[in-house]
Formats: sequence, C-alpha cells, structure tokens
Amino acid sequence: MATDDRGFAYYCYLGGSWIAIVLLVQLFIKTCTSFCTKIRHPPSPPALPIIGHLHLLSSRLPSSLKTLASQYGSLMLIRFGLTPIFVVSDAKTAKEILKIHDVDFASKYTLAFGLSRFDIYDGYTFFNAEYGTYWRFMKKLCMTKLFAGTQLDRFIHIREQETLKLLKSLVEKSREGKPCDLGEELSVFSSNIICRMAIGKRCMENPNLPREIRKVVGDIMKNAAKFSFNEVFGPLSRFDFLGKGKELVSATWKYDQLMEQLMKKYEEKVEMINGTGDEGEKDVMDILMETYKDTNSELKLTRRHIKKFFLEIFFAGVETTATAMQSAITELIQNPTVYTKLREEIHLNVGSDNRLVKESDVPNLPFLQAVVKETLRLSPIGTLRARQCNVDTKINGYDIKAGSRILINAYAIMRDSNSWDKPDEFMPERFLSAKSTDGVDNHPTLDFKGDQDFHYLPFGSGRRACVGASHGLVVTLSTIGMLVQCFDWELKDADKIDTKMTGYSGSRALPLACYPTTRFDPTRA
Ligand code: HEM
Repeated sequence: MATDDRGFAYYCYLGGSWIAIVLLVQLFIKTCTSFCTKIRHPPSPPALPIIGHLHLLSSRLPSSLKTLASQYGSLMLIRFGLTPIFVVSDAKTAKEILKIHDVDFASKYTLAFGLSRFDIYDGYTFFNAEYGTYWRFMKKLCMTKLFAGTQLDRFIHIREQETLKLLKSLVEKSREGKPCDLGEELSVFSSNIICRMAIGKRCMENPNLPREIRKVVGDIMKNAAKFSFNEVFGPLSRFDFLGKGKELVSATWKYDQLMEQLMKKYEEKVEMINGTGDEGEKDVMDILMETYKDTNSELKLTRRHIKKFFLEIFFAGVETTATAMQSAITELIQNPTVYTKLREEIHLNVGSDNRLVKESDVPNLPFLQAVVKETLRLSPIGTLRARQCNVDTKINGYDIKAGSRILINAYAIMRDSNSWDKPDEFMPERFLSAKSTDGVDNHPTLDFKGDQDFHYLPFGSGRRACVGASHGLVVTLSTIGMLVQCFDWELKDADKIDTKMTGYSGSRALPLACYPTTRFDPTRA
C-alpha cells in the first residue's frame, strides 16, 4: 500500500513537471519567434485568459470598441474570447484598408464560426466569400445585370404599387385612431419589394409567397443570430448546447424546399423561352436560371449557389432598407424643427395635397437628402465591417499577417470628433452649408458614396461596397418624403423609443410604435 501511494505521488510529480516543461518551452519558442521575426502588433488592452477582452465589451459593441479606441488608438488588437481581431476606428486607417490595400483586404469572414456546422449552404456564400473566382463572377453579374440601373428603372412600378399599399395601411390606422408598429410595416414593405424584384413571376401567381418567404427567412435569421458571438467558446462553439443549431438546420431545409419548387418552375420557363424567343420581363431568378443553364458561362453556378445567394439578398436587402427608414423617422420624430423644415421643402417643391412625392422629385429635395445622409451617419447599417487579410501587410507601421481578421468600425469613423462637428447630434444642415455655426468645416459636397478621405461610408467602399445601394437609396429617400408629406407622427410610448443600435448589423431591438395622423390622403388624390 505504501509503495502504491509513493507511486501515485511520483506519477503526479512527473505529470506536473511534464506539463510545466511543455508550457515553458512553448513560451520560450513564442518569445524567440516574435523576437527574431520582430512582429509589431498594434496596441491592445490587458487581456484575461480564455475570455480575452470580452469583459471590456458591452452589447453595444461598436460604441464600446469606440471607447477602447480612444485609449488604444485607431488600430488596436482585440481578443473576442480566443479570436484575435484588428479593429480600425479612424478614416485614415480605413482608407489604408479600403483603398490603398483594397485587394489585400478584399476577403470577408463571418463572426459566428460555430454557425458553419449548421449552415446547409456552408461554402456557397457570396456575401462573406473570400476574394476569388466565385465572388468576382457574382459581383460582376450583380453590377451588370441583377441590380444594374436598367433593372432599377424596370422595377419602378413595383415600388410605386408597394408604396401605395403601405400608405393605405397607415391611412387606415390613422382613421381608426390605432397605433402601428412602423418598424414592422416598413419591414413588410421592403420585403415585398425585394421578393417581387427577385421572383416577381411567382409572386403574381401566388400573392402569399412574399409572406411565406418572409416567415421562413425570419426563422433562419432568428436562429442564426443566436450564434453571433459563438466564437467566444473557441472549439466548443461547434457544439449545439441550446439546440438552436438543429432549429436553424430545419428552418433552412424548409427554405430549401420552397426555393427548389420555385426553381423548377423557372427552369420550365427558361426552356419555353428558348423555344419561342419570348424574353418577357426578367426578374432576378430569370437571369440566374439562364446563367445556371448557360453551358458557355465562365463559371458553373450550382443550385446551392443560387439558393444561398437569394437567402443573402433577403438578409442584405430587406432589413437594411427597413432599418434605414425606421432610423430616419425615429430621428425626425425626435427633432420636430427638422421635421417641419423637411415638410416645408416638400410643400414648396411638390405641393401639400395635389400629388404624392415621386422618386423623380428627390434630386430637387436637398434637405430630404441631407436628412437621410445624416441618419446613415449616426445610425450606420453594418456598423462593423469584416475583412480578412490575404497577404502579409503593414498598416500604420504594424504587421498584419495573412489570414488576420479585421473589423472596420464605421460607427466610430462617422462619429469621430476630428472629422465631424458635434458628432453625436442630428444636424442634417452639416451636409448643406460649408461652415457650422461654430465655424467648423462641414461636408456640403459629400454624396452617398462618401469621399476620398473615408470619413463617410454609408454603403462601404472599394471592392466589397454594397451592390444594392441604388435600390436602397431610392426606396429610403422617396418613402421618407412620402411619410413626411402624408402624416404627422406621435410616439405611443415616448420613453420606449430605441435610439441605440445593438448587435452587428445596427438594427434596433424595440418596435417603433406610433400613431399616424393623416395630413394628405394619397389614396383620394
Ligand atoms: C439603405 C439600404 C442599404 C444600406 C445602408 C446598405 C449598406 C451596406 C453596407 C455598409 C455593406 C457592407 C460594405 C462593406 O463591407 O464595406 C453592404 C454590402 C452589401 N449589400 Fe447593402 N445596403 C443596403 C441595401 C442593400 C440592398 C437593397 C441589397 C440587395 C438588393 C444589398 C446587398 C448587399 C450585398 C450583396 C452586399 C455585399 C457585397 C459584397 O460583399 O461584395 N444591400 N451594404
């Protein structure tokens, strides 16, 4: 027995010493390697084991990263649990990444790594694709065919019809004296437009289709959002502790079935068109199915590519535009003098009750444009923009190794007090006059594409800039014009207004419940 006890202690001692030696050797190798290769890392706050810097971050991630940047600089290294990420917080460094080294940083990654195990389309993404053949092929298709200016013009009747539907629903609420969830109304409106642009032919046959798609895509988004910061758990993020992975897979298979049925119908039609030469009006699915069937196409699209692409367009196109409109109305309700000034501009240029604001009025409404610009500055969509470095690079004198992950904090850049006068205040006038009341430089010449100095990035910049910017803008600008022309708005619970953006996308967590009062009823005009 005594011999056994001695044996156990001996083995414990041996094991402990072995672990200590391995750790010491690892530390030694790491120190020597970084000493010999002289890697220069950017500043980083003191980190804790395993959680890294998570204890320094709040659910308002862009704002807490902005606060850290004021202490650690415009390029800092932050550990999200076990994952190191370089965070960019000023215009000069953003210009390095998005312009000077654009190709080197043209790949993206997704923050939720655990998600890939539950993504039935893993590896087929366009939105988060690495910079390669597939992404280049699809980007070209988006810019030249799917979302080109000609398509935008062709879909004007869809936007007009859906706008009237939205306004009718709000006039109805006003008549009944009922509050409405304006965020939800705008989300349905935006989703109907995208569905009809994407798969308009099928929507005509089955008017419930946009609702079915919205439901199934909503379920996928809800479950996917649960994985947002899964990487905190490192390798454990693969495990589905809460069963959300299973729900995500099942919601995605439902979407897959729906899309498969749709694609079969489109395939029949492509064959018919080939036979008759009748081109008809092409929606986005028509163009993609033609590319899928084209044996001479420079890249062979698969059904999975197409299904994933549509899913990403529903993600990227619907809530972005709806959130931009909700943010603009939220700001206008909170700033009554701006609201009155905008209505005066509309009355002067369009009239108060003879006709509704049209898309073609927008160029003559500079204050409306300034309101939307200022909204997208204060409440940017996609507040944190992901990039992955393709080659070893130096930025601001620091080393960024190939494969490193970057987040560009658009929220911090567009509220930087070095570039913006009173950066946290809603002041659309800054986009109209050259000097502020304090004599500080304003930005009267900035358009929605931003500027050469990268202070203003509402739709991103460089190779990975938004492909739906023209659509998003035309819808946001004209709809805000109409909502201001037709209604007065009163908040249902003024204290419950959600002025803070949460999460990765910058969306708002609370509904925008308000009472519309009709000033001009467009359905009677
Ligand atoms: C007001 C509305 C919108 C805003 C503010 C917006 C903003 C953005 C931003 C900031 C990015 C990321 C740029 C970057 O990473 O640097 C982006 C990317 C993207 N957007 Fe939009 N967007 C809007 C509407 C739309 C619409 C309507 C669509 C589709 C019809 C769309 C499709 C996309 C796609 C596919 C990408 C990824 C492009 C790529 O990685 O190459 N967006 N958008």
